[in-house]
Amino acid sequence: MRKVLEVKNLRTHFELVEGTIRAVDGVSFQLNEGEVLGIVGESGCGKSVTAQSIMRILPKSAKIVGGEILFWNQQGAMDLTKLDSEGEQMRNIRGKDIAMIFQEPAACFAPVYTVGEQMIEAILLHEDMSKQEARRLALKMLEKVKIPNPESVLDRYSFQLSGGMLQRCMIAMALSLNPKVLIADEPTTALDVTIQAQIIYLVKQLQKEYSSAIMWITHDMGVIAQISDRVAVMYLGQIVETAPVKDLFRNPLHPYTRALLRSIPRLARRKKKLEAIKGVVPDPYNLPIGCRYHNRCDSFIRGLCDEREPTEVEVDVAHRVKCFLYGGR
Ligand SMILES: Nc1ncnc2c1ncn2[C@@H]1O[C@H](COP(=O)(O)OP(=O)(O)OP(=O)(O)O)[C@@H](O)[C@H]1O
Repeated sequence: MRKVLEVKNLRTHFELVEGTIRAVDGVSFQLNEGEVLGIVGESGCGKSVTAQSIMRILPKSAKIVGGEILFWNQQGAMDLTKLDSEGEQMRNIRGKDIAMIFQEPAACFAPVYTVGEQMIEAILLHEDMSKQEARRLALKMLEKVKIPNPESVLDRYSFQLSGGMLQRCMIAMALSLNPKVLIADEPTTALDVTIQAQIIYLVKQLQKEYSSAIMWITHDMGVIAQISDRVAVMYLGQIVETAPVKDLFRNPLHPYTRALLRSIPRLARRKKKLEAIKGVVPDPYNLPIGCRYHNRCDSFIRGLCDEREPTEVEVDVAHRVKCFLYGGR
């Protein structure tokens, strides 16, 4: 499989008056053409900041302080961290080559223009076509995401549509330029379970047709099971385990991954109690020394996990974990 995106040792920090938050702190992963990589972890572990770093849409207080984000297009590989976030090259990539969908479609659609006007504008920003052609493309995309009466939806405002419908419009807009990479940041979290399942099914269908690579961010292991080919588990700014989805569910290795799995109702075995992950996520200004998970870990080894940081080890084909239990020295 050909790589389309590779993040190498990425570090994105917030410099605030209260101190430094190492939101993303040495993250590495790759995304191959046509695959869905699920990124999972509790709130605050750095999933969104990773996505914002790739799109180069970070808040002003955040800085990429290290690492590379390699993106492959017709011209070969380029390191996105080296581009000016507001420069022409990055503006061409954003939206066209790498598109993003969010939890809140309101972040995508302004209430003062119709959905159609905004879809057409986004298309015309990147494609050399007439307004009529752009409208036809927008209409075709709304049909693809199974919007009933797409013609009339084009002329409506975002606040006149339900959350699920608007989410479909955002997916249509993101896919209209056939991006190589689609980053989905919790796009189904605000929806009820039935609509969530429909959206996941829809994205999977469209992904087959468009063969975009997808990076799907969520805190929900149930969603991960439905959508991903491969999974990266994040904890406090780092990836602690990566594996093909089946391996991760059959044989979770990192104590944090195991705890995440024990906390989902659908996958918990019958008669076994659901568990909350013990302890609290540490203060982001004062990250623990050693393994970042040690203060919550049920396999904690005193004198090791609280003193040194484990390295990542490959335990099985494409199954990597950052934990001393598997020899990560
Ligand atoms: N604009 C910001 N200013 C200061 N700190 C921020 C900002 N955005 C994120 N952070 C911090 O960066 C860290 C990573 O946050 P991030 O939003 O990436 O987590 P997440 O895993 O996406 O969580 P969630 O699922 O809640 O969105 C957290 O400690 C968070 O408090």
